[in-house]
Amino acid sequence: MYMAERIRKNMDKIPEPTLRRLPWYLSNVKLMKEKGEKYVSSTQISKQINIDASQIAKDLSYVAVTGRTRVGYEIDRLIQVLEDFLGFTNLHKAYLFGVGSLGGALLRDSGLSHFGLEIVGAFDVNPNLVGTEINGIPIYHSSEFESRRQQDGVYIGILTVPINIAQEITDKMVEGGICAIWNFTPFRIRVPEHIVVQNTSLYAHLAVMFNRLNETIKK
Ligand SMILES: NC(=O)c1ccc[n+]([C@@H]2O[C@H](COP(=O)([O-])OP(=O)(O)OC[C@H]3O[C@@H](n4cnc5c(N)ncnc54)[C@H](O)[C@@H]3O)[C@@H](O)[C@H]2O)c1
Repeated sequence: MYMAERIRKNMDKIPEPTLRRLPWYLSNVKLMKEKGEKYVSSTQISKQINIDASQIAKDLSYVAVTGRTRVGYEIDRLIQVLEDFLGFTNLHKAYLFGVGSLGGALLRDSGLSHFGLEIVGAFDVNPNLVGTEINGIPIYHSSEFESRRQQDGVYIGILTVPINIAQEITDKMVEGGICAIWNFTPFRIRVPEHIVVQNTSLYAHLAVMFNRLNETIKK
């Protein structure tokens, strides 16, 4: 079986919690490399991020790397395999819809490209924004989306428009050929089955933090 085929096969089965933990391992392993380490064990990673070592070994077995007894994983190889597997080594082009306070902040975030996401264009209707650029990313009028998408070959859309037009813009994206939507609006957008949707909320994490904080203060 070819490598790509094997990875795709594993990818079908890989549990979502594992996928969410892998970038975390990657960041920590990179940190250890910076400190001059050549090898890292699941026990060492476990100490850094407080996840069970056996869980880490299990998660890493999905990316087809196995550690050697006692020495652990070779750091350079682990980083390379994780980056390839997570798709962080090739940049995935994306468009952003709605250059407001959140959309603008995402355009300014240069960290996204380290995780394989390259925003190549943004769309808005505000005449003060259309025709300008942020962080070198051009802002176009929303009506230009369909014609631009074909020539740019973009399949990912980031949704940061006001909630009341979230579904309308989603429909427009899907009709125009977008296949994956990173939805920051609190609206549960409806899409055809083959479209990938990831809902992200900073506020959900805040609720967890406040709740845990209250428990700590009470003790
Ligand atoms: N997930 C999170 O953690 C999180 C955090 C902040 C905001 N949000 C959500 O993100 C969205 C944007 O919030 P904000 O504070 O940046 O709002 P905002 O009002 O600052 O920005 C919205 C932008 O959308 C633009 N817009 C309006 N109609 C449009 C159209 N047809 N096509 C393209 N762009 C259009 C507006 O001109 C504006 O620039 C909201 O739905 C908000 O609830 C989510």
